Amino acid sequence: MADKSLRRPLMAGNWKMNGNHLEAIGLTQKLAFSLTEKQLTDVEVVVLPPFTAIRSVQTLVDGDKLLIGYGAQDLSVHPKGAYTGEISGPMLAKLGCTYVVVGHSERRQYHDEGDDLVNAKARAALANEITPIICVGEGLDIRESGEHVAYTVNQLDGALAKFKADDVEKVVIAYEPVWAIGTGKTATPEDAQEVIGALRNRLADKFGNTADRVRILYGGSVKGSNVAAIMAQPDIDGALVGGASLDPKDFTLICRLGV
Ligand SMILES: O=C(CO)COP(=O)(O)O
Repeated sequence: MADKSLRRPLMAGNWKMNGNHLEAIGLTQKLAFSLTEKQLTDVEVVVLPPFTAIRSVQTLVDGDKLLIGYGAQDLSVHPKGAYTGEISGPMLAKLGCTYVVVGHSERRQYHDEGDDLVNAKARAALANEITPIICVGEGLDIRESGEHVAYTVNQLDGALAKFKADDVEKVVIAYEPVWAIGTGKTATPEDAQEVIGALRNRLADKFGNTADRVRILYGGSVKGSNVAAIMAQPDIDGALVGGASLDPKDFTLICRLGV
């Protein structure tokens, strides 16, 4: 098994559709000022506000030289043009975004996004030097059928179709079992490790040693009270945090314990 120290832990707060731009400033400030420089060096901390708050977060982070990264929750596959309501990779890059979530289960579920589109979005992110956080994860029916490992590995294959090792090195994967999102039901650390270990093995089969450098996060009801046990697993490199990332106290704790 590869040395986990090859991978810097990443704690990413997916705010989903919460917070206006003023609230976003308050939340980012509280987070940044509750963590020491060392903590923010040991663990990479990233916030993912709604599109409407990114400019405000950028101004704050740049102005105060905060050691916090930020990004978006989705992007268009197109760089520009007549796509009403869409936001492009170049627009996000211009705002200094370094991360973008693609293939979140809420987009798969409510916007019918499939693996091909997720693949195209991940490519669009990379084309703009933005790191895609590619989400995979099974629903409850698949978990109960016992097919969860095969299902998520298949989603990973779809999301990374035609990728070369050079590109894979630049992505982050997030395993988020749908049944654990916003439900308070966390996968046990062993459940999360089972799938994340299988995802890393799949990366190793396809891309060799690159798999040792790809960060794979867990997401689904992560809190300050359960993050340490999750991070103790050999293949889990961080968390994609929803609800708890809106609580600066709890998210600070998550980031502190995220080593
Ligand atoms: O979907 C998630 C992060 O992307 C997880 O959400 P919760 O942490 O609220 O379960």
